[in-house]
Amino acid sequence: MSAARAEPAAGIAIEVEGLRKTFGDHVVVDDLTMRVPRGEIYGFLGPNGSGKTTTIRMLCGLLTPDAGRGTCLGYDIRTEAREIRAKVGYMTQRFSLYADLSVRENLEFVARLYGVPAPEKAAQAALERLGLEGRGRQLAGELSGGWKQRLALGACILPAPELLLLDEPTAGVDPQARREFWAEIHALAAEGLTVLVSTHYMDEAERCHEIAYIAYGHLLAQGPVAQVIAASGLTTVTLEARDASIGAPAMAALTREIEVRPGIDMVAPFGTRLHISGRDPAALEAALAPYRSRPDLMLTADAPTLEDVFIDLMRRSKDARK
Ligand SMILES: Nc1ncnc2c1ncn2[C@@H]1O[C@H](COP(=O)(O)OP(=O)(O)OP(=O)(O)O)[C@@H](O)[C@H]1O
Repeated sequence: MSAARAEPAAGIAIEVEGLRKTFGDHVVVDDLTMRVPRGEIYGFLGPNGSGKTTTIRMLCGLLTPDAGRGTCLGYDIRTEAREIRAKVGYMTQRFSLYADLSVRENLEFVARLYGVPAPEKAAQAALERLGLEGRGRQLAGELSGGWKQRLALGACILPAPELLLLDEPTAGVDPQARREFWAEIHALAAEGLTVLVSTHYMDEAERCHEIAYIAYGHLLAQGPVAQVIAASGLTTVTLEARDASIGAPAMAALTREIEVRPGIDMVAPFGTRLHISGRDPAALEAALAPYRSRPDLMLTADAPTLEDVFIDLMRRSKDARK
C-alpha cells in the first residue's frame, strides 16, 4: 500500500528547508530552502557545479540530504522516495534513448516500462502531442538535437507525472527548437503540471514564472524575474559611441579604464555598447561624470538585465567566501 500523502500547504508542489549535502569534505548544497507552487514553471539557475543537479536529485529522493527536511508532491523526500518517483518525470542531463530503436518504439518501450495502460495508444498520443508523427519510424539516433530533446520530453510525460524535473533540457539546442520546447513546457504547465527546469540560458529564465539562483551551494535569489532584478539593488547605465568614430580596440580600452573606477561594480560589453552597473547610484554617477562630458559618448539610464544581476550575485558570493 502506498504511504498516506501528507497534506501539503495548499497548492505547493515542493517545499524544502535547510537542505545540505556534502561529498567528502566538499559542501555541495548548503542550507537550501525553497518552495515551488503547483502548476508553476520554476527556473533553476547558477554557474556550473553550483549544486543544481544535486538539489534536483534530493528533491526526487535519489539522494538523501545530510541535513534538512522537505516534501515533494506531499511526500517526505527522506522516507517516501518511491512514491515521489512514481509521480515525477525526471529528464537528466544525459537523458538517453535507444538510438537503434525508432521514435515510436522508444515511446512504446517507455510506456511498457512504466506500466502505462494501452502502451501503443499512449505512444501514438505522445507522437501527436509533440508533433513527432512524421518521424515515428525514424531511428532515435538519427534525430537532430532538438528532436531528440522533444522525444525525451515525450518519454518523460508518458507516465502522466505531476511534476517534471528537467535538468538543462535544451543545452546545445538551436533557438527555434528551444522556443518550441518551451511552448510545450508552457502548455504542460497550463494543464496543471509543475515544472522545475535548470538552464544556463537567460531567455529561458525569463520564460519561467519564478526563478531561483544558486551559487556555491547557496540559494542567493528567488522569485519572479522582475522581483529578482528589482531586489538586486543595481543601477545600470548604457554607454555607446555617438558615431562609428570609436572602434573596438578603443571600446575595449574604455572598458578596462571604467571597470577599475570606484563606484563601478561591473562592466559588460553588449555588441557596441557597454553595460555599466553599480550598487551605489551616487558613486556610480561620480565615476561616470568624466564620460558624460565627452561629446563622442552617449550615456543613458537603463534597467539591469537578469544576466547583470546573476553575475553580480556570483561575484559577491565569491568575494564573501574569500
Ligand atoms: N556523486 C558525487 N560525488 C562527488 N562529488 C559530486 C557528486 N555529484 C556531484 N558532485 C560535485 O558536486 C558539485 C555540484 O555538482 P552539481 O552537478 O550538483 O552542479 P550543477 O549546478 O548541476 O552543475 P552544472 O550546471 O555544471 O550541471 C560539483 O563540484 C560536482 O563535482
